[in-house]
Amino acid sequence: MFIHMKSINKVAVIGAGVIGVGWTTLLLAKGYKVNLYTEKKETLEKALAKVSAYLVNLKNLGMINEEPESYITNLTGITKIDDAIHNVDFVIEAIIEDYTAKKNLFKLLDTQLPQDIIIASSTSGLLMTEIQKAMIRHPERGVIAHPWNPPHLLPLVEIVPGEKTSKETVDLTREFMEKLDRVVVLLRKEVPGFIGNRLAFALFREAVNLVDEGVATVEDIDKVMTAAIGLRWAFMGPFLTYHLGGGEGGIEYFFSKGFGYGANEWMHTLAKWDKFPYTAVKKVLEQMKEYEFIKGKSFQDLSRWRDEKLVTIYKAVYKEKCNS
Ligand SMILES: NC(=O)C1=CN([C@@H]2O[C@H](COP(=O)(O)OP(=O)(O)OC[C@H]3O[C@@H](n4cnc5c(N)ncnc54)[C@H](O)[C@@H]3O)[C@@H](O)[C@H]2O)C=CC1
Ligand SMILES: O=C(O)[C@@H](O)C(=O)[C@H](O)[C@@H](O)CO
Repeated sequence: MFIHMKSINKVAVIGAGVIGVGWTTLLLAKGYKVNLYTEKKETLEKALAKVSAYLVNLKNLGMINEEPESYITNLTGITKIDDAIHNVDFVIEAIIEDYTAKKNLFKLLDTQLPQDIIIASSTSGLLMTEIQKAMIRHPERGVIAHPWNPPHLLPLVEIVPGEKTSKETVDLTREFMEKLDRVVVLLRKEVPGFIGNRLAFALFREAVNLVDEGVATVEDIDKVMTAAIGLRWAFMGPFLTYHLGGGEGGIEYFFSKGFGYGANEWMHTLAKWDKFPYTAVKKVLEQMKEYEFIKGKSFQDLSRWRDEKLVTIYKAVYKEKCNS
């Protein structure tokens, strides 16, 4: 039998990059013990410092009640993977987006871990069915729990089972993610890129195309997103947005006579690339150097600015989940 929700209190996070640090911060903030693993000591030290900084930020933003130090006592940084996964109740993988690396890791974890320990991948779009091919003993415990960056602030987690993932694994992973106050979407069908990234990249492909076509600069395209589309999408998805866009006639009018009907005149002009053309990417990279807002700001400055904005929006949209 698998481990039951009530007994999950220590989690191993494998990978100490952007997402491993975000998962670790979230888990600590929700009262869990965390073993954070990465092989290199210097990478680990940088990651531990980032987790501390993120917890200070969460405290300043009123997202946690206790002093950051009280959460940090539940964190252990480890550079030996056998030690990191010893006596844990759940494992989150957050290593590089590469099938070979993930399959090697899942193979190792599957041979080392007791059969009742779920292994959840953070992958942005790879398929668990493919990763499970490397799991000899218990592939049924492999699942995808795809977070959104930064995981300690954006609530969505997309759960994607592979062909061999058991219903129990899905149910327990969903329960755990809901205990972490995540907004969980369970995909009914395995598809690369899942839902969020497919939507995000369909839009991003057209954004790059508009730069390539010379229609607008990267900064102006971002303004279109933040001054209109993105504002609405913070609390309404595309279907509700266009249902309202259809006026009293709703989504039916939208498609039959409204904007959705009119768009049939020009949808064929959208980019149809299946890879980003190098010439287009080159233009984007050049224009990013001229992006006024980011000039003179470090990654830390921008991350802090992003997190403050995210918390403000989160508190407005998810008021019921916030204690301040
Ligand atoms: N960065 C993002 O916005 C998001 C990323 N993800 C996914 O999360 C996973 C991690 O992404 P990031 O944290 O951005 O990557 P990252 O490159 O920032 O961190 C990767 C971590 O894995 C470690 N690592 C690299 N190769 C390894 C190997 N062969 N074995 C074990 N550890 C290894 C690195 O030391 C580092 O700690 C990826 O699958 C990514 O697609 C998911 C959501 C958002
Ligand atoms: O956008 C996010 O936060 C995530 O959904 C991602 O997966 C990352 O954007 C990136 O890894 C997309 O490939």
